[in-house]
Amino acid sequence: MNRVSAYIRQSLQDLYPPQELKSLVMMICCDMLGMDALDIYLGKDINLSESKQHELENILLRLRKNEPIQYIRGVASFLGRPFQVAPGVLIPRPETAELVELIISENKNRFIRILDVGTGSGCIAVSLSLEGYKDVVAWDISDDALAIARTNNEVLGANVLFEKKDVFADQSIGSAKFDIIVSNPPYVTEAEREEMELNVLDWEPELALFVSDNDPLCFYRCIAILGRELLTGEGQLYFEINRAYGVETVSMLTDLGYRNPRIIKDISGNDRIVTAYK
Ligand SMILES: C[S@@+](CC[C@H](N)C(=O)[O-])C[C@H]1O[C@@H](n2cnc3c(N)ncnc32)[C@H](O)[C@@H]1O
Repeated sequence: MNRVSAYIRQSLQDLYPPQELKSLVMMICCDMLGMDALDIYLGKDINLSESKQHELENILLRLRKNEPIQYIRGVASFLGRPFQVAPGVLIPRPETAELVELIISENKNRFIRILDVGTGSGCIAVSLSLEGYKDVVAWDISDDALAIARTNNEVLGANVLFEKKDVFADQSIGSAKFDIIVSNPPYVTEAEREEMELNVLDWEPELALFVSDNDPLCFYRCIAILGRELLTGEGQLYFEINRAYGVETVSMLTDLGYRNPRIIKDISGNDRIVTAYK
């Protein structure tokens, strides 16, 4: 076995399960230290320069403090594209990629207007813009998130208009109409806090994650009420949801007058997306 990869394994094996450890080793060696994947598979021995050794020690130290590898690298892959991330912005998740893929598969007309509420890194809005949707607007309350989303927009060559808005407070919503409103809002209840992994809890922004136990649907209800004003006649909502609240979300949308609500499961079989027509 290659000495560097063996050293990484040994340093982290008490903290990470074997499969995750395997991908961490490859990511650190190849993407971060610039080693050749084939050399590692072949067990070829490689001596790291002093500066690379220093870099490796720093990476291992941060991983041992549960910092997500995406923050250490500064990059997370989303639908095959590298999105910049940093503490202050949620790391895009595979479930959210499923939401974007659903929107693309169901909406062939690229001239529709789309609003992304709670854009975070911009992963949803930027991906849709890069898929050819001409008119994409994205809101977030967080300056940190908006700064990163704007950088991703520029670096990846997308064309999203970002606006700082608090979805609950901002009355200057304007008269713009949208054919789709998409949102992956905060949806983890305080009661679920205890079940969360430390690398999420200690590092990812609370503002992006949590919602009160008393009203776990507050973001969805607020966006759906706004949608009555902002959506065009046949406009559609696309929500990523907490898997525990599919039925409640559908019932709330029905009460607000939305038509044909659907719950769509994610790749793990959990209720994950709700969509409905105005
Ligand atoms: C779960 S994260 C989703 C980020 C990104 N869309 C994604 O899917 O990775 C929720 C986002 O909503 C934003 N947010 C929280 N409260 C908000 C509010 N009142 N108004 C607007 N955005 C808000 C957070 O800053 C965060 O970026």
